[in-house]
Amino acid sequence: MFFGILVAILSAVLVVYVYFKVFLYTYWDNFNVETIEPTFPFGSIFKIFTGHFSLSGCVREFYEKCNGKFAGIYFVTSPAIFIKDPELVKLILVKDFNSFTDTGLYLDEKKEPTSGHLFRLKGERWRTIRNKLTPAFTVGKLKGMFTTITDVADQLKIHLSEECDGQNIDVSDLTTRYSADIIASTIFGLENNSFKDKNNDFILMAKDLFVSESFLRICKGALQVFFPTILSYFHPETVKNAQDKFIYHMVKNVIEYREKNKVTRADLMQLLMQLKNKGKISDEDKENDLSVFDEKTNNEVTLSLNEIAAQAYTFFFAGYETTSTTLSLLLYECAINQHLQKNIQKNIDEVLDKYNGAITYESVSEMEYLDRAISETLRKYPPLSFLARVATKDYVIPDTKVTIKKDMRVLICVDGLQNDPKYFPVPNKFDPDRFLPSEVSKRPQFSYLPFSEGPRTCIGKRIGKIKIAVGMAMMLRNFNFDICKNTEFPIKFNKMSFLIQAQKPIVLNITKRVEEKE
Ligand code: HEM
Repeated sequence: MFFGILVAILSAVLVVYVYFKVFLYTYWDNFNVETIEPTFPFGSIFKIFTGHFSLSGCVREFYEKCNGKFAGIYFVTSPAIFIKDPELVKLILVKDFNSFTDTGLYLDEKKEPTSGHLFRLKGERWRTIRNKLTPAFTVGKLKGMFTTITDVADQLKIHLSEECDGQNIDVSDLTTRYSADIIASTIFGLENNSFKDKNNDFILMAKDLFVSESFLRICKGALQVFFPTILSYFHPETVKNAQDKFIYHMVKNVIEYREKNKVTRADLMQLLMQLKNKGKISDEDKENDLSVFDEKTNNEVTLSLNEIAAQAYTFFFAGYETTSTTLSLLLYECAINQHLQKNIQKNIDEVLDKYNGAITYESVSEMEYLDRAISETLRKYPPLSFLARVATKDYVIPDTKVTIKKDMRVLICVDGLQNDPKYFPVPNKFDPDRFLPSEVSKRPQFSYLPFSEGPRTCIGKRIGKIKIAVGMAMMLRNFNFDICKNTEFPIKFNKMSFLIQAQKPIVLNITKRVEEKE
């Protein structure tokens, strides 16, 4: 009996195996396209399910294995395409963007209201919301929020002076607190000080969102990219999570409080409130007009509370870990290479001496070497290591007979391109001078994509870079960072993480600079 069942199961598996091999995993062979060998039954993303890698690791493997300009892959059974060549990347992200407008991530605004944010929105709806949000990220608006950022940097400086001088400190924790406080302040208008109040609700929620990369979360992340429709069948409560609810209620409370008490503040929430009440963000020439309490003045479509919460959620999600990781990795590079640290400090000192020590939008914008060091950190360690698109119509790859069919997924490996010796010789070497204009012009533009490119490029690029630059200027102006017995060298990364993440805390020794500058 038992033997009979076993034979029946094995036969069924064999039939399915043959079916996969002969009928499903031959799609790309039919078009003579190089293929990343699929493994039964999960195709080219097998290693996610065996717990070897997150999706980021799989995409990096596609980059290493792909010999030509692109390669066919299989998401379990669905054919998809991996793009390696920077010229083809340019077509997909920019020139032929109209055929690849969507990211193809899970989206169900009814069941999960916070899923209706820019990252996931599709087609016309994405375009409308993107157009409405873009004025919130201009230089003018950023300048208006600048002191909100420097206030947090001041708190960081006080914390380092009072509690960290001469100590071995977990800088990953330090930079996540800095990043979370800026987000709390610039997006939600909350004046947290998580250097002092170490366990405030906001920092606990933020850490929980990123720290615990459980196997289930990795699978959910993979489903969001590969099989978003499967997620739609779950009951809403299984999809919604505690962070969504936390953010929704925070947004609701802040808006209600401000509207009731007629409070205005120079932050993104105030601009989002303009979208809720007026349907648009006030013009650049009325820069200081953050009020939202006058009536709707035109026929602009306003955003609902759910829509506002969704955007606030993604600003938080997209800006928190990306900036804090970049900061901690740049501090790490400074600690292992004191020459680099001295060069950045020289640049910061020279500029700040001209501005009487004041960290302003203008002074930070003049720190060119620091800017190059930040660009190099984003090259060596891109926080988002791959980009995803879905074809919105059939698209023939130029000069080939290969069609990317409507609804087919497209992947681009940022990490692979930026660490390819063809474009960045000796990629492991940290060298800010790769970003001197003369060097930049030597390589293809689309080999460097930390913020992506084209209409869907990162909307928060400016604010992200400024947060990092202000934090670095404040820290390196006043402190030295050095390796200590607890520094892991060479650094190892968490293979199960979706975003780049060091496996262990980055611990560095922090000392006040002897010739401290005010
Ligand atoms: C070092 C910091 C950051 C990095 C490296 C980064 C990187 C990226 C990348 C690679 C994308 C994907 C674009 C694509 O699919 O083509 C993206 C999109 C996005 N980022 Fe950022 N980001 C950073 C900071 C921020 C900040 C601070 C915010 C908000 C305040 C933000 C908001 C967004 C949003 C809303 C999108 C979706 C844009 C769209 O689809 O229209 N990011 N970011």
